[in-house]
Amino acid sequence: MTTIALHDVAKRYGDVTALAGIDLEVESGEVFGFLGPNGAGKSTTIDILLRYTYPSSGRVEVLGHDVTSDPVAVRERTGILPEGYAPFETMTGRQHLEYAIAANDADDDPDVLLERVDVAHAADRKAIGYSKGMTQRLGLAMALVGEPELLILDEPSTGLDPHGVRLMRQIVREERDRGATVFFSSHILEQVEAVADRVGILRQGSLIAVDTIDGLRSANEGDGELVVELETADGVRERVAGGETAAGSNPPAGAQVGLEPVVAAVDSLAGVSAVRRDGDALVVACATEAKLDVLDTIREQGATIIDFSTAETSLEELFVSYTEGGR
Ligand SMILES: Nc1ncnc2c1ncn2[C@@H]1O[C@H](COP(=O)(O)OP(=O)(O)OP(=O)(O)O)[C@@H](O)[C@H]1O
Repeated sequence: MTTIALHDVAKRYGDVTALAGIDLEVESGEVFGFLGPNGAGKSTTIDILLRYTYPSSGRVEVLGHDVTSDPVAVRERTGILPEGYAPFETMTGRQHLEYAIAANDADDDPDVLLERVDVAHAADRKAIGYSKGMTQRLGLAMALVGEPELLILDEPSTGLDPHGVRLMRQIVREERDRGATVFFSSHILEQVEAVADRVGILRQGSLIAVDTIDGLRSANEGDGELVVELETADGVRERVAGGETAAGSNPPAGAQVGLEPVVAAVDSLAGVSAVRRDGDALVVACATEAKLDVLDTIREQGATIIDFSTAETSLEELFVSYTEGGR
């Protein structure tokens, strides 16, 4: 059964296209990680799923309801941890849960929920005085009230310490095990990998990949990381300015050429998906068969290679390779 279905959903704010028309289906009982860099459109999508905002075009169904015409039916069955959850000024942690339990007509025990997110020790304190991580835990407890069929968590790990991050993951798994669907956004692939059955990667308002993490990795198969340590950029500049470049182009003496031409030349090679500078090293994401070409090109550009090493694509690199060059 499908819990979330987006059909060609677009959202524009004036000149800004926050979502460019996305299609997505999330199945019941799935943990779905929604990934993307800052400004990619994650919160906008979540706001549309809950009809906090209208899509400019497209159709959105959640738990079998058309969100535009029937938002209340969706919200009643959905636990929500909004981005930047903020508690009420006057209420204690326990009172927040009592309020949410009454509003949802649920029969949860507030103390059990506070215990579950490890904030029971502060149950009688005003929640406005909670730390960032405690507030986030309280927000999660509020989302869990009434055993919702769907949990929508916007950047749930924000402000959490490593124990909190682990607890969040554990709770997501427990919720999935009792049959809930979990849809959560993040820009940290490592956090998503540990719990998500599938991930969707959003970039500049477009969904550019939907797959398991293993699937994403094999789609990038062959792409590893080549780290090439070079003599300093100044060293390159001096040699190139002195006409020692082996590239055949003879820049005039005194030309200010740094590593940029080297980066550009490597970036234009077949099999290279990304190049970035890390101090005086170039970090090149490329297919195995392109590695020799990369080293040759760097030399041809007049740079001196001090050392190089290769590594498998890290999760961070995987994320960057999907999302580089834009929001
Ligand atoms: N109310 C608004 N008015 C104008 N532009 C908006 C509004 N809300 C979002 N946007 C724009 O839409 C784009 C997507 O924003 P959104 O908040 O959905 O990104 P995000 O992926 O959640 O980012 P982050 O990881 O930083 O939270 C951005 O360019 C943002 O500036």
